[in-house]
Amino acid sequence: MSDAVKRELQGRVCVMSAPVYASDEEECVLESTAADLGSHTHARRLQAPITELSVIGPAETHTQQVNRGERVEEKLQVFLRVRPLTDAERQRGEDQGCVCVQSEDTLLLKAPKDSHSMKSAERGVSQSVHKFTFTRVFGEAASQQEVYDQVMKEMVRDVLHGENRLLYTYGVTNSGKTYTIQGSAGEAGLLPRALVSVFTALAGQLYPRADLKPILKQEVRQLSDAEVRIEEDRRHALLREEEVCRQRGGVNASVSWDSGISGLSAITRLEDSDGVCVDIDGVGLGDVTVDKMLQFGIWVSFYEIYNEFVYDLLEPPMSLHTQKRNTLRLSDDKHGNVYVKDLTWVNVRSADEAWRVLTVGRSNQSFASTHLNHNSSRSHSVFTVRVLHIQPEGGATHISELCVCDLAGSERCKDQQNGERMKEANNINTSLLTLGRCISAMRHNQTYRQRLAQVVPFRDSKLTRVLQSFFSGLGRACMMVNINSCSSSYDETLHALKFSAIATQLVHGPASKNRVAYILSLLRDDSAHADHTLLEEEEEESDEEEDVSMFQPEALLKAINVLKQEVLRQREEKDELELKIREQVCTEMMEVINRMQLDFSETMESERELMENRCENKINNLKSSLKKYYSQQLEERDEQIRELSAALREKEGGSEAPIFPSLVECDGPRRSQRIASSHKRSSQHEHADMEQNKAELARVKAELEQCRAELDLKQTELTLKTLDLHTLVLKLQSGERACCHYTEGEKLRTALNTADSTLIKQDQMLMDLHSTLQLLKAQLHRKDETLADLKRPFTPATPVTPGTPSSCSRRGCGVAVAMVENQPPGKRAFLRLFTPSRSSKMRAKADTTTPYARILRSRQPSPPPSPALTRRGRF
Ligand SMILES: Nc1ncnc2c1ncn2[C@@H]1O[C@H](COP(=O)(O)OP(=O)(O)OP(=O)(O)O)[C@@H](O)[C@H]1O
Repeated sequence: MSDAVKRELQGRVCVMSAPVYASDEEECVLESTAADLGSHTHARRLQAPITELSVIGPAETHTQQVNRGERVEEKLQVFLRVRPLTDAERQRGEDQGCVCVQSEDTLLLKAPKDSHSMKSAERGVSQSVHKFTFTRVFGEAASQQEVYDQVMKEMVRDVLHGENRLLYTYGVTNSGKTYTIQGSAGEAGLLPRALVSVFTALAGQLYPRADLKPILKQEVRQLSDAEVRIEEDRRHALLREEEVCRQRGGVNASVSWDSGISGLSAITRLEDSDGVCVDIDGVGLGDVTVDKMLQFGIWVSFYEIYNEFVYDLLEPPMSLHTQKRNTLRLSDDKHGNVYVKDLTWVNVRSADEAWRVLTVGRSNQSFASTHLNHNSSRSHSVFTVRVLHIQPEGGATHISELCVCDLAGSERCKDQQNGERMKEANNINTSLLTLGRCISAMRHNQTYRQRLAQVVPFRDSKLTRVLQSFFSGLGRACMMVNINSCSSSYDETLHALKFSAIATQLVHGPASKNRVAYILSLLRDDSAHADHTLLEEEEEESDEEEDVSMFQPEALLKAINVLKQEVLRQREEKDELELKIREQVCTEMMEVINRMQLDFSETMESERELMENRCENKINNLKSSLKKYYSQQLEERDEQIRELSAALREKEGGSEAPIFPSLVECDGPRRSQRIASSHKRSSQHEHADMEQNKAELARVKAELEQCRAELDLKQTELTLKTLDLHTLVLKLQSGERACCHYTEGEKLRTALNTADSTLIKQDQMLMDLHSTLQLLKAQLHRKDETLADLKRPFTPATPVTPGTPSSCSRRGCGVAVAMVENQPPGKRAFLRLFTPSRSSKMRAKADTTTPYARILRSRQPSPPPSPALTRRGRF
């Protein structure tokens, strides 16, 4: 570990014992893996704070063999190789020390400052430093030979012992995958070295004829002479093609080695200007021993998976103009193993021939220049070496296989400007993602054996289908992860490493029958019961292809029933799984919601406290500023008062005594205090007054209550007395009526009425007479005037003296009055009729004086009416 890294780790890194994955939305593979780790990991991830370092690697590091009961399982080997930076990359400033090989099996990744990971780390959602553990880490200085020794040698040995092995490279584009597999002008890669190793180990034991050919996945077919000739022709054609291409300079033949086997040329013809040879001692397999009784036939094939289509790289294009190629189909053999149908297999007799065949295939492979790699593989290429272990004298032949798969590099689609490149990148990423899902599901099934097994989605992509058998127990896989230390591709590199870290946790399980194989075996068993001989024929015929029409209808029906039951069982399993998932999701959601609720209430509480503190601070500030303001105001006022007092004193002629001593005195109490004390005094007075008024009010209220009680008493008495009076009046009236009834009152009343009517008549007559008299008086007056006019010329005018009758302006009237006064008494009674006032007065006097009149008057409630009305009302 470098000092800088050590310091960093000591300062701020917390290493966790279990793999913990950063939550990164882009990293789908990782997310699915993290979910697969189970609830305990998930819960821990939720609770534990995110540290700045994640440790990702096999749970049991340094242990390649895992004991599970009696069974010993071997872990998947995952190697890592770091490509050195080129000069151009260094000049671009790509070297920021983000990749650091810590030890033989440990690598440290530190996020460069402009990377997405660093931004995520700064946001606190992921780590900035990641530690990965692999089976072996090869640094920049590691040579091809070193890598071969560690990775490939063992595999070649196993293949020669009859086992199946797969080596596949994985990494971002331009990370050195192809370089590792095939090598360059300077150094041969793993594949040519392996080829040399194989042929070196099998020297002298090669099967000389090509009449035994591998077919399907694990079958061998005896070829006829004609077919052998065809195979030979094909081999020669390919070698010729390579020759032609090499001469044209079109073949990417950049490797040369000294095969040194089977007495062939010391230096192969696939040489370039460097002419580097493969050291035979270096590729030698040491003490590997193969059965000396056996002979070995070597067949190779080369195909690519491009945009989810399988193309045979050893087949010439159908048309030279369009370069259109046939697409191949994938098929299952009777054991359910996937193979590429109609794939070209070429029998090779030396490593040189194998390499030349591979070189021809490379010329057909899809390469393109991308912005990262001028010669980037746009497809997954699979080169397979099949070794036929041929028993002498026609014994059963066994097949082993070495499969080397150079996967296309993962890359960002958005980096591709060209539409075709983008489509390729998309397909590459999709198939790599499916590979990741398969590995993830396998690891889940291996980790949680008691639980329901997950379906491994091998069938979701062509790549995973062809690799399926190596993960299903038919062979063993080994992974080579390639990375570069460019800071610009850090995020993609991190993603690739996280994906491969999942693979490190896989173990190789025993061979397991897959579903198709199971169904086929059912059919075969059933057919065997039905017609054993027919089956044998069918088996022979089914070498090329499984045809359902070959089976008995009863067997097919049985298989359908089995399949139905299988579907039902799986449906039940899925329902169960769904239920569990739902429950789990609900529980987790509830946990999250509860946590959110808690967080929210905590936040609210803290917010409340914060707000309270703020408000209190504000109030205090306001108080102090107000206090300050008012004290300042008071001081200013006091100052003004002092100034005014001084000015007044000066104006009054400098009198000794101050006018407002209390105000002027500086040592005396402040004006505000005085005002406050005077206010206090006045308020005391007011208070006392108020108390007094209250007492007075209470007293008045009491008196009022007493008066009210007395009044009520008096009112009661008055009511009683009124009632008594009323009773008395009633009694009096009844008494009066009784009195009138038993005396002569009735008669008197009648007489009185008669008299009254007479009187009314007489009054009427008097009125008539009175008007007649007035007329007569007027006539008399006129006659008097006429007479006076007649007399006036004969009598001189005499002055009128007051008091004399002659002095009266109305002389006629005076004469009349005198005449009336001078008349005799008998005539005066008649004249009295014209003066009713005196007679009515007298009558009224007479009325009031009699007892009867008094009784009548007491019965009248209203004041006395006019004489005429009075008389009428009485009756
Ligand atoms: N270990 C190494 N030492 C020296 N040069 C290397 C090494 N690994 C890779 N290179 C060089 O880096 C360049 C890219 O390598 P290569 O083509 O193998 O990448 P790749 O991962 O196959 O890319 P792609 O996925 O795009 O095909 C090549 O020029 C190769 O020679």
